[in-house]
This record gives sequence, structure tokens and C-alpha cells, in this order.
Amino acid sequence: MMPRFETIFAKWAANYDDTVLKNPGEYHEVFEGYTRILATIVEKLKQPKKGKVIDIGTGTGNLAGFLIKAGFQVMAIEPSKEMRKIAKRKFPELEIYEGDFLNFPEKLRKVHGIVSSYAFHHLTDEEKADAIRNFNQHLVMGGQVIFADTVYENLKFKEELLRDTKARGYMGLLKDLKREYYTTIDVLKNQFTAAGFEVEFTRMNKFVWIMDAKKIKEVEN
Ligand SMILES: C[S@@+](CC[C@H](N)C(=O)[O-])C[C@H]1O[C@@H](n2cnc3c(N)ncnc32)[C@H](O)[C@@H]1O
Repeated sequence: MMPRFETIFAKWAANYDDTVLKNPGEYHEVFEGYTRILATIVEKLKQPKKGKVIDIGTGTGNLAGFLIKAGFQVMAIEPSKEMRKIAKRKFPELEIYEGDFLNFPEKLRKVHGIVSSYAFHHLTDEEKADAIRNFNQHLVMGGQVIFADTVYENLKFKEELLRDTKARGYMGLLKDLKREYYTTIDVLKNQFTAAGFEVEFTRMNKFVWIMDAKKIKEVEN
């Protein structure tokens, strides 16, 4: 069933960096502080400097690029062929695999970090729970999952945000918020806790939060 948004990303790949860095249009509040958000993920990664880190849904490789610069050994996962091609062109040294949150190489074990930006909402809540349980198997004890993504503080906030987006005439963004699987902090908190992690959330802009989850126990998948 996964992934399901290939045509969107195949078309978007060529001008993705321009959109997020220069012309976000209706998405300006979603991508506000984009570079700072990616840099914060790297800062929060309290792991050995040459540690192994997987970046899932790497897109054009922006987060992977920051991680390489910080000295981490990075393995990137990306379902879109067009995105992989651009990431590889930008970062020839990047180890990049075709895959997604639920299907990535089994051999990527005992990693120190699993990171992602602007991508986890492509999974339904049920798929998110499966993915998080699987992350536990791939991480060393004390390893971290650090994701930045749009998350709703709660359901009341979700309603208000959808109403506000509609009132401002951002119909493309509204369609996206309704079509994809943006969830709430409580759902994610429960999923990470049940899968052997302690987790904290930090708001980065009106839409995006960083969730920083540390593996504190082994959990059978
Ligand atoms: C909005 S882009 C984010 C790219 C990059 N991480 C960034 O921060 O700029 C979302 C990326 O997630 C990828 N994607 C879509 N469905 C996915 C899935 N099920 N698992 C992993 N990645 C997925 C898309 O192909 C796309 O490259």
C-alpha cells in the first residue's frame, strides 16, 4: 500500500528546493524556518559523531547534507526515483536506497539515529505505529528517532487550523491537510511510549513540531 504519493513527488522533485527555500507560496508558514528546523534535528542528535544515521524520505537530501557535514555516517531512504536522482547529484557521497518508512534494508541495524523531515505524515496512524515498533529493532539502546513534521497539538487546534487555512483561501494547502495523514501529539506520544521510547515535542513554527524519541527498552516487533 505504501507509498502513495509518488506522482506528486515525481513532478515536484525538479523545483522542490526552490519551493521550500524561496517560493513556498501558500506553504510559507509550513516551511518557515526550514533550514533552522533541519539544523535543529542535527543539534538534537546526541550520538557519537561518526554514528550511523538513517534519513527516511530524504527527498533532495537537504537534511542528509547537514548530517554528513556534522560527521555522521548517513544512509538515506527515498521512494521517489526523481528525488533520489537529485539527492545523489547534490551529495555524490550519500548512500541512498529505494525504500520507505516501512520497507528499508534489513541490514541497516544498530544505528544511532533515524531522522526525517516533512515526511512521516504520509503514513496512516496504523502504519506509523508499525514503523515506530520497527525503528526500535534497528536502533542501539539510547538511539534516537528525531522527526520534524506538521503535527496538531490536539483535535481542537486541527479544526481551527483547517478553518483558518480555508478562510485565507489557501485551497491547495487545505486539500493537502485533508488528503494526507497529519496526526496529533497524543497519538504519536502513545505510539512512541508503547514502542519503548521516551519522547518530547518542540514546536518549530505554526505547523511543524520536532519529536525527539530516545529508545529506553527493547520491544519485540
Ligand atoms: C515534503 S518531501 C520532504 C523531503 C525532505 N525530507 C525535506 O525535508 O525537504 C516528502 C518526501 O517523502 C517521500 N515519501 C513519500 N511517501 C513516503 C513514505 N511512505 N516513506 C518514506 N518517504 C516517503 C517523498 O517522496 C518526498 O521525497
